[in-house]
Amino acid sequence: MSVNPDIQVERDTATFRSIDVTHMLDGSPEATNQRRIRQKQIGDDPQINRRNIIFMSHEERYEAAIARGLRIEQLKAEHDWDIMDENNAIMWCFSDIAMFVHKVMFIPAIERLGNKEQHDKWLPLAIDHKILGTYAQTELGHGTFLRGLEMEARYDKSTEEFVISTPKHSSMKWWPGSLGHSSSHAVLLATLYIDDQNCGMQPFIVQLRDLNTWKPLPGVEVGGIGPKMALATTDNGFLVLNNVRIPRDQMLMKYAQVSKDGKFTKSGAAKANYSTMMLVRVGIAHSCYFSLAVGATIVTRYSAVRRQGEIKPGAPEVKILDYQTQQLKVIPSIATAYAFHFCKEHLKWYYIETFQQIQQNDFSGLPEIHCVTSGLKAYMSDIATAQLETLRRACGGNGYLLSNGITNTYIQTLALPTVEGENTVLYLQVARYLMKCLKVAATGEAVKGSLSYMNEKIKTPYTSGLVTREDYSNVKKLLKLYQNMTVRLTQKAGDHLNKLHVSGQPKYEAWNNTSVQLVNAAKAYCQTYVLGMNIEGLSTQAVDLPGDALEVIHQLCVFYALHGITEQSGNFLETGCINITELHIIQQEAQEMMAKIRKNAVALVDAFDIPDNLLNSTLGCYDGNAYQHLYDSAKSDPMNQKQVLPAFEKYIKPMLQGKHTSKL
Ligand SMILES: CCCCCCCC/C=C\CCCCCCCCCCCCC/C=C/C(=O)SCCNC(=O)CCNC(=O)[C@H](O)C(C)(C)COP(=O)(O)OP(=O)(O)OC[C@H]1O[C@@H](n2cnc3c(N)ncnc32)[C@H](O)[C@@H]1OP(=O)(O)O
Ligand SMILES: Cc1cc2nc3c(=O)[nH]c(=O)nc-3n(C[C@H](O)[C@H](O)[C@H](O)COP(=O)(O)OP(=O)(O)OC[C@H]3O[C@@H](n4cnc5c(N)ncnc54)[C@H](O)[C@@H]3O)c2cc1C
Repeated sequence: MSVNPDIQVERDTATFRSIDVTHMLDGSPEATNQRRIRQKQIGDDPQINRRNIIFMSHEERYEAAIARGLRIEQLKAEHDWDIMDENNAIMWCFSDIAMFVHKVMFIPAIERLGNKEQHDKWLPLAIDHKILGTYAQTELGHGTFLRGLEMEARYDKSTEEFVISTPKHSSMKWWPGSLGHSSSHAVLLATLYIDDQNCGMQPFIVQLRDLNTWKPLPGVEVGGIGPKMALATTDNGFLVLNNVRIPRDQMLMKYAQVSKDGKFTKSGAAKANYSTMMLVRVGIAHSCYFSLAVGATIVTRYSAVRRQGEIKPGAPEVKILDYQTQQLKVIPSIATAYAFHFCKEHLKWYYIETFQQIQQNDFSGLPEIHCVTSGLKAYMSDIATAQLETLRRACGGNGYLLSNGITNTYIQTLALPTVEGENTVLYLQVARYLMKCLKVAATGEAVKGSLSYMNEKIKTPYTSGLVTREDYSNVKKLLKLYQNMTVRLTQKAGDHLNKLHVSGQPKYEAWNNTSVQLVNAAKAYCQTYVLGMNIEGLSTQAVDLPGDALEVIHQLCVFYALHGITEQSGNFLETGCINITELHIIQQEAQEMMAKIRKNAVALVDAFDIPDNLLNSTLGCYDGNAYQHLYDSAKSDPMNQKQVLPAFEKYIKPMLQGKHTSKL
């Protein structure tokens, strides 16, 4: 099929070469080649390809997802994939892989929480798929408040075993992925009791099913929790354990130990047992980038080939991308996807570095990385889901079809603000850290790390620094506005907290009564962080780009900063970081920048280089022939394979013959 001329002209008139930017996103031309090879291995594979997924039943999808997981294992072995190849494969399949919790949580939990002997015993079994596991933490009664977990593991000194039980309905496990039907084992988080003394939440390896018959073991009641909005193939489950006994060495003992005679000891940081969640929060940041890049690609291409209505009366119908209001739906998502790219790359290396320190028992970096990973998981998933919904609606009626590729992406991404810590709860973790740093800065000590800008900003009076028109496209000056705003919102929240406390409210009550301001400050911190990483990316990852490409990536960053101010203008004005005149100029500048970026919109999404067989979209194919693909997809619907459906004889015909009032 030839390329739609409407999309071709976009490519021909772009001011830079997409491939240069693709190389930047991948890290190098060699990395682009390598990724393309991997994506081809996945996309061309009939067992992995998700082409017909929208026409499958729940059970068919589940089975296909198991087969997909298995096939990925074979490809990994055949082509010698490393851990990032495997992670990426999971991401490119939109987690439509049953057993992905085995990879992204069960194995990492054993790695992080087990000691050497436990690694030697369990990891080979898990890695070779001799056992399949889940991460069972959340209960019906508690998901957020982990100190409230009710499933009990009581140590029995006489047999050197833990006895695990579910005292009431609220203490059953509820939600763990792959628990329903696909796990033989669980890393199960339960509250440990030794002689009735509560020793806190600890991880245990518990076998749930017989490996030959797959039937639940005695004392184990397990099943699925029912259909969900999406992620149909991740069979989330419930679990009730009735006095199930496991040997003492099945408590994962890296950070806490129980001796044979029931002595409890702890090592490492207080919240070390929470470390698996941190890794997945980093994975979620990656996933947010990818989902947004997919959404932006589909909707930008569709907007460049769909013509409807006129701008100039009587002139030919225009591409919908030429409407300024459509640009406002599309261009921010392109700019955000690029900002998220820089941010997730930074986060990956930051995590790897800090994780190495933690492995050497240096926990000094833990508070900051907990703040950053919690905050970015929350912020990036909030923004990704909001923008995906805007993008979906920007496709008009066809935005409601499953074949468009964006609807599925959107509803799968909708899980991310909830999983691995509900977003509000995570913002409040960030706020705890902000308050601590504020205290440090107030005493005159230097705040280190991502909030070091607090040192300067807390002392100096606020001026926007926007004097000339050029200042409005100076990303460093714009970043300073964000930093000012963050510090001011943090101070305001801190002042409110103190005021309530001084007026007699206990600290915990004052905290709850300030939590709206605290969350607002936390979001500002996250937004500032993302912008900071985008700017850093310009001078590191983007620095080798040819001039024309660098200019466009720079424009995107300026637009991202300006648009963010227009979206959050209340915060910037309220804190006095800009005045109303400056806001008007910022709005104007943002619109002008948006118009410039529009010219390169298609080339910018082409640079994401997402192949059609992973994009899986009728609207967003590279060739721009959206109408043909929509028609082909409709025709392939199994319901369209028969001209008359059985429902006609059964119900419609009797109704037409006036027989519908008697029994059908
Ligand atoms: C080599 C590898 C390279 C890796 C690179 C990675 C790159 C990845 C690349 C690609 C990846 C693609 C892969 C695909 C990814 C696909 C993503 C899709 C994911 C879908 C996943 C679905 C599966 C979902 C699973 C789950 O949801 S599991 C359950 C998750 N549950 C939660 O998150 C619970 C949330 N609750 C909490 O975390 C806590 O309860 C709390 C809210 C933090 C409060 O805890 P509590 O004990 O009550 O705390 P307090 O006593 O109040 O103390 C707070 C105190 O503790 C500190 N703290 C808290 N947490 C941590 C932590 N994690 N680490 C360190 N410190 C922590 C906190 O700072 C406080 O400190 P202070 O007292 O000093 O203030
Ligand atoms: C698709 C999916 C997959 C999942 N997979 C797994 C898995 O593999 N393993 C697993 O263990 N779990 C899993 N979960 C569970 C998930 O981790 C929890 O649902 C999540 O952590 C939120 O906890 P919750 O359900 O208790 O929400 P709640 O805490 O009940 O949240 C409800 C509301 O209460 C508010 N709230 C709660 N506490 C506070 C507070 N302290 N301050 C202010 N507001 C608060 C929240 O902001 C929210 O608005 C999964 C969930 C989903 C949806």
